[in-house]
This record gives sequence, structure tokens and C-alpha cells, in this order.
Amino acid sequence: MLFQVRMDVCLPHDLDPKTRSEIVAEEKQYAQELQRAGKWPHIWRIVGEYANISVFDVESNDELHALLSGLPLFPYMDIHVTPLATHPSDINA
Ligand SMILES: O=C(O)CC1=CCC(=O)O1
Repeated sequence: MLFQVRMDVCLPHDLDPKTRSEIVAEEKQYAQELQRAGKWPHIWRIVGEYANISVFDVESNDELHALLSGLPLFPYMDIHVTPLATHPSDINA
């Protein structure tokens, strides 16, 4: 099952810089592990925003929820999920 996920990051301005660096590094490691596992095939920066558009490839809504809620930045993000279906005009489908 494919899902488009938009993540908007909003870190508190008064967050300790060391803590911020650690969380961002943990986020990168977590995200790259999921990419290597094939669960997170696309991640794109939205130009001019501290936000991304990603595509997840998972078995269920519950799996997606578990992966998203495990993000180190989860407490600091607004997340919007859009389930994707095959388009009838897709020549690759
Ligand atoms: O910087 C972001 O868009 C938040 C994020 C998600 C995965 C990652 O490595 O950073």
C-alpha cells in the first residue's frame, strides 16, 4: 500500500542546540534505515520550507502509523497522510 505523507517540522526555538542536533541525526538514521528496507522509497524537500513530501510503501495503516510515530521528530511534526490508489491512465499499472 502506497501513501503520500507530508511532514512539516516545527522545532521549538528555545530547544537546546545539542538536543536539536541529536534529534535531527537520529531522524536521519531512522529515515535511511527505512529507505534501505524499501518502506520509504521517496523523500523530497519542499522548496523553501522545513517540510518534506514522502512516499511510504507499507502493508497496512497500522504499520504506517507505527513507522510515523517512531520518528524521532514525531513530537515536533504536523503529519498529513494521503492514501494512494492506481490511476486508470497509468501506463505502468
Ligand atoms: O527534514 C525533514 O523533512 C524531516 C525528516 C524526515 C526524515 C528526515 O531525515 O528528516
